[in-house]
Amino acid sequence: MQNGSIVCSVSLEEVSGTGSIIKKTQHKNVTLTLGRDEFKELQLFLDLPKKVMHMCIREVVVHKKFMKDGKATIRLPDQRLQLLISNCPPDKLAVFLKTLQTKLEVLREKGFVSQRQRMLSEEPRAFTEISPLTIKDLQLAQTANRGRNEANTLSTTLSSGGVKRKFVPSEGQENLPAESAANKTTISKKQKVCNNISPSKIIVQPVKLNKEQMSVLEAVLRGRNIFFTGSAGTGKSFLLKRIIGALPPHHTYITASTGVAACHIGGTTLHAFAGIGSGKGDLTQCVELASRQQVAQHWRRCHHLIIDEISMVDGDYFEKLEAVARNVRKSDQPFGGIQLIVSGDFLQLPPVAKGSNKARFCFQTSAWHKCIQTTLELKEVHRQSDSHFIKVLQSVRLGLCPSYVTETLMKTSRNKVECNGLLATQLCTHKEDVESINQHKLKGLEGASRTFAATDSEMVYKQSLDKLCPASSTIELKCGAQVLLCKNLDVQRGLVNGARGIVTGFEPGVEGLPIVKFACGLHETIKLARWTFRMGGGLMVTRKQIPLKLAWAISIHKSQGMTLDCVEISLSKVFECGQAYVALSRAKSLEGLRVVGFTGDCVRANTDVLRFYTKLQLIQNSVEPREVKAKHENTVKFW
Ligand SMILES: Nc1ncnc2c1ncn2[C@@H]1O[C@H](COP(=O)(O)OP(=O)(O)OP(=O)(O)O)[C@@H](O)[C@H]1O
Ligand SMILES: [Mg+2]
Repeated sequence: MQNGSIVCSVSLEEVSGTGSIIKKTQHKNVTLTLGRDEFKELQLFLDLPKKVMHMCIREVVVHKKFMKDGKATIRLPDQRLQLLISNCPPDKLAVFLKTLQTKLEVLREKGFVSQRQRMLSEEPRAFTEISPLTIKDLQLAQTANRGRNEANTLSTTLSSGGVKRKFVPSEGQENLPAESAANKTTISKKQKVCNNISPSKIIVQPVKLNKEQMSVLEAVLRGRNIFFTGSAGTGKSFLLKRIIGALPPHHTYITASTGVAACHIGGTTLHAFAGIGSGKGDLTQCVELASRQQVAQHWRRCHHLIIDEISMVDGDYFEKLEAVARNVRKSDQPFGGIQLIVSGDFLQLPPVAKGSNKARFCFQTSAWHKCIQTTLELKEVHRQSDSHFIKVLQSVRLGLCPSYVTETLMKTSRNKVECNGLLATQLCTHKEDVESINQHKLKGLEGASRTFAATDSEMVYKQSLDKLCPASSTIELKCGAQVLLCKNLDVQRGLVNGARGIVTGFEPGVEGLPIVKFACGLHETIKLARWTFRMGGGLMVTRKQIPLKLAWAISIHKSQGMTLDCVEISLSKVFECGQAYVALSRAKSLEGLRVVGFTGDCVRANTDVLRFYTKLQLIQNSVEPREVKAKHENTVKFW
């Protein structure tokens, strides 16, 4: 499938001159192709079961507010048609629409063939799929647009009929790969109408998957049930976001073991998706719960299930889910035929223990070995760039504490970690410590406080929202409070999830929104943000709240998955394998890290996990070429 084609659902609407809908037909799983006719003009080709439609494109209005959800509308006013696209992989949709808009802009600049020329032509009808978008196309569209703005200015003063511009193409014609067009370019929200496209506003972001990550993406697109692992900061969650963009939204469910981790990838918890409560009931009870109409509907619709931070998923629960999936979907295939895309690092935090019993890891279940066909490992660390620090972290991950690890980490206790006047975030092993540090620091500040209460769309889901949503139901703030942004507000400007700042004041008026000075230098009024979650029954539930959290301290469990600029860690009360590693690996650099209470005892790795990972390593060492069939027909691949 090229950049000029998408597979999606289309609702085709014929509209009257006044805009009302005359006829509407729905088509699932159809191919929409962008191409050129015999005159090199743009055509949309819709391959329907009973007929094929060719739509000439000269005028187009594109609505892409919900592109992230795989939805967009293409209006063809001159043909009184509109196509409501849904269930399209968001990245593919982005490339498709961008190609359409840019190619049309270029064509408009060259000029269309007249109706007379068309009628007199003896060319046979033709349709060829559009060539990929090139840098040259983007430049042409940019120049055309700039020229049009100039022409508009001229025509108002000189009343000239039209101004023809010359374009001098740059050297070479570089193809933009699908991936880059989809993910490297973002277009200003206001660019909805093709006529108004302004490529000068296109921001090129250098976010490219590396070779390891590409291999994972390819395996996913080949339909493999995959587990990909790798140490902290190797870009597992980053890659998941790209995988999500490449899969059809209707059939893809995004989950993680915890609410915070789920929020990083725009999903929900695995528990909320599964709808079987804690999963402690017997199989019959769990199947009954999952067979409730709305829950079962999701189980049946799910073709691809994404699970991040798998290390914290209880093995018994995973095994139960596998059986439930087969039952509800009435399929004997592993996990009822759902493609599993599982990510995480078992050397980070384990599942929460049940009383005195240690919980099993997922890989210790038969369901795991039945389902997972491919295991891949990401090795390149992106979060840290200092090779010595990376080496220290790798040792801690494996539960090793040679003298250079102790020396390096002990030395950080002398660091005065502060960024732009902000104190370091304190990572604590225990929730109670977090709460008491934050409240103590807040009380210590002078001046009146303001409390912001969340508005939940369904009050009965308050408890679930408290677990899922990074913003709490109430937050008390004061001038001088140290806070952390818990939502991406403007990635380009650095207002990202995890960005830290200090409250410097409140807007006047009833709402009294907080004003925050961020470590990156920005000074912003923080408006209410909205989070929407899909509950087990399929109900969409929303919380509106100020996207801030007190950030003098956070728990290590909540920090799993985060990247932090400056962090202070107290390791004297470590109680879990992987806990010290999770905490330490949040830091981007040794300079931004201060460790107190460090002893060799803090460094602990689970022996079962080590054995599991060692088995994979042994395979790596003994096998050439680098892909092998392992036990249970699983493919294990290393780089
Ligand atoms: N290919 C890449 N190029 C550049 N930066 C990348 C790439 N992949 C990931 N990153 C960056 O590396 C950082 C860590 O990525 P991410 O949080 O996805 O790691 P992770 O493996 O999920 O870590 P953890 O195990 O702690 O959850 C992020 O800032 C991310 O943007
Ligand atoms: Mg992650």
